[in-house]
Amino acid sequence: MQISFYKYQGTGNDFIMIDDRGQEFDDSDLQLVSKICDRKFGIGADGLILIRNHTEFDFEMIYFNADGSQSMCGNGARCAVAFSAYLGIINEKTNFLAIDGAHDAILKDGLVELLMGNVAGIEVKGTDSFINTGSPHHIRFVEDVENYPVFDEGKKIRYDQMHSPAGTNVNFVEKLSEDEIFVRTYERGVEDETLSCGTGVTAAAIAFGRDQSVASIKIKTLGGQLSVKFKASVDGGFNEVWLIGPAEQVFAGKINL
Ligand SMILES: N[C@@H](CCC[C@H](N)C(=O)O)C(=O)O
Repeated sequence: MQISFYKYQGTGNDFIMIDDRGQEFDDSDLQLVSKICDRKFGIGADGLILIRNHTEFDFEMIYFNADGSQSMCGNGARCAVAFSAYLGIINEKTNFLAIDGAHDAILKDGLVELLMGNVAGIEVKGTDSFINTGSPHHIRFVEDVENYPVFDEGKKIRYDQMHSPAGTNVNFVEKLSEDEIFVRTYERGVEDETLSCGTGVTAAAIAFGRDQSVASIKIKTLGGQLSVKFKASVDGGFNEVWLIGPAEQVFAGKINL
């Protein structure tokens, strides 16, 4: 049996997208997910996304990391919005369901603007911080992030006992100016550095702009430019958190099942 797939990338975070409104893909077959995402034995991607029908939402996004584990994916969600528009499921605006709940999104000026979930607060861990933006993120500010050993240091923190048993994604952040940061991320579930991580840059932007009541932060990643806007709430949390950036279809093909 063959099924169609599309490949999308959002600032270099790449995803295999499957229109699964017919629910033909066996979402319990995690070995299949990781085989399809394998860069040598499969198509190769940081994650796989199924687009399914939902009675109360425009669509549901089912996201898997490359190893078959599940969490919220910000760049993947932006790509899922672009793919759903390509499929004709939505136009410029949408309200869809992901693992962490409902999300609004807008397609504007060639970019996807994604409303993230509200963020409860920041947990301070020594000089680092920890923020959950739908997925867990450890944030460390460093100098010269371009030359930082992201894989080795990221892996250590990802498996550190303080984040056990779930583990965490790890973001290394350099301040470039008053409103711009450069972020590199070690991703749980990919078990490597990715070129960009949407929930990660969102967490990094919040850690960076935490003292502002309304913030608009530009983010440089190895895969391109993103921006994050948010408002601080009186209870120490953050709301109206928007992740904004490009999402592009790069490939289409068939998978042999
Ligand atoms: N690349 C993603 C994050 C995907 C989930 C993460 N790897 C986890 O397991 O927590 C993004 O763009 O947010």
